[in-house]
Amino acid sequence: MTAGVDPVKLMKQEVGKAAADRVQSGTIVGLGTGSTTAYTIQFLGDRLKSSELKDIVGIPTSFQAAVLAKQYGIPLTTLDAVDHIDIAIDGADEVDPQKNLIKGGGAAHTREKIVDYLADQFIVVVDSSKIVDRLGSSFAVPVEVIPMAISPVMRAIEKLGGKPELRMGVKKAGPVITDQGNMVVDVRFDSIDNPAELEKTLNNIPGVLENGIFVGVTDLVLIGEVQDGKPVVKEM
Ligand SMILES: O=C[C@H](O)[C@H](O)[C@H](O)COP(=O)(O)O
Repeated sequence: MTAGVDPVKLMKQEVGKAAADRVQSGTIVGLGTGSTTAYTIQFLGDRLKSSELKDIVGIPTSFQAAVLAKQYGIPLTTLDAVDHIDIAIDGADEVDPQKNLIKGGGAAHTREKIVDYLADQFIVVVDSSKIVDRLGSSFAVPVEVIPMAISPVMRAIEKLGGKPELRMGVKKAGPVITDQGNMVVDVRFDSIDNPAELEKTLNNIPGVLENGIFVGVTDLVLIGEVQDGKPVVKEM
């Protein structure tokens, strides 16, 4: 491995590129959010620039994805203008053996869920640190909440046995505000035995817009690993 280069960065680059290489000309592509899909967007831009890839159009899952797509020359469209998405590529904060996910580390899970669920093929790109035996082992479940409902939603979550914490901004006083103008509550659970049920239960609390549990939607996970000092990509 190149001396001094962060191995996690190398894994993210490798897996981001592997996903970009799977995109075909003439397709509508869901563009995920986060540091791993940032590489996918960059490599898609490189492929367009070299004319190896033609006529793709992107649907961004966040303001960040839209900014990156513009920076790397990927034309964008909206869900009002298309009737399907061919492929979506997105990151994740945790992936379990059934390919269920926790997402929303970047507070983008609501738009991501809309786009990723609509795609004919949904590919998840992660480095190997994101693979867990059980969801919730290392990451709290992000829940997007309409601001006026923060207090009752946090009380309702406590009644479910969760430990909610309002996500605070970095380099910004006060809470994180999502692309929709809402807030995020990160919820720790001692154990998530049934992710599908928890996803529904959380979304049923009045004031909750969407939570970051994704169940039964992932087609393929590309995992970046370091082997013998070199980054490799495995499939799950
Ligand atoms: O809200 C953010 C998203 O769900 C990201 O896809 C997720 O947090 C993974 O991001 P990263 O690739 O930066 O670890």
